[in-house]
Amino acid sequence: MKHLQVAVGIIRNDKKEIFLTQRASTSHMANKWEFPGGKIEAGESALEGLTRELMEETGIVVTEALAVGTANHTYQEVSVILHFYLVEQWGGEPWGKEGQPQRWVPQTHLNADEFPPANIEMVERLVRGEL
Ligand SMILES: Nc1nc2c([nH]c(=O)n2[C@@H]2O[C@H](COP(=O)(O)OP(=O)(O)OP(=O)(O)O)[C@@H](O)[C@H]2O)c(=O)[nH]1
Ligand SMILES: [Mg+2]
Repeated sequence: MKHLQVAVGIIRNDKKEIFLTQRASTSHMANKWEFPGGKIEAGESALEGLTRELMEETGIVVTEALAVGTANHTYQEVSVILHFYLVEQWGGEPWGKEGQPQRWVPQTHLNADEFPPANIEMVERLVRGEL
């Protein structure tokens, strides 16, 4: 069983919309919608991993990020610890830089069923307006 530490960015604009991307049809959790992010590499802090992944996947430069919690989940093939960051300050404009479909969704309209199971609790917190 592989254990992954994953940094994910909840990118939120001033209209309280959140930037989502869709996972590739060939990837783990294929076609699910996600918060952009990825595996934290050896020697990197979670925040450094977040900053690198958001540049790679969305083209933004993170200038401020607030740690808002973690989630542990064991899938059949891999176990993950997600490190969630709320990102409200950045440079540039996020886009699906790796060719992923993207959309902005009002925070209160997020649908937990569209996300990997590890995200359910965080999505519900966002929908309830706790963040
Ligand atoms: N990015 C991201 N990954 C998530 C989320 N929820 C969740 O369970 N994961 C899981 O976290 C794991 C690692 O994320 P990832 O696939 O984005 O990692 P990565 O960008 O480094 O992938 P790569 O190997 O293609 O470079 C995957 O098993 C993925 O299914 C989420 O909201 N965002
Ligand atoms: Mg990724």
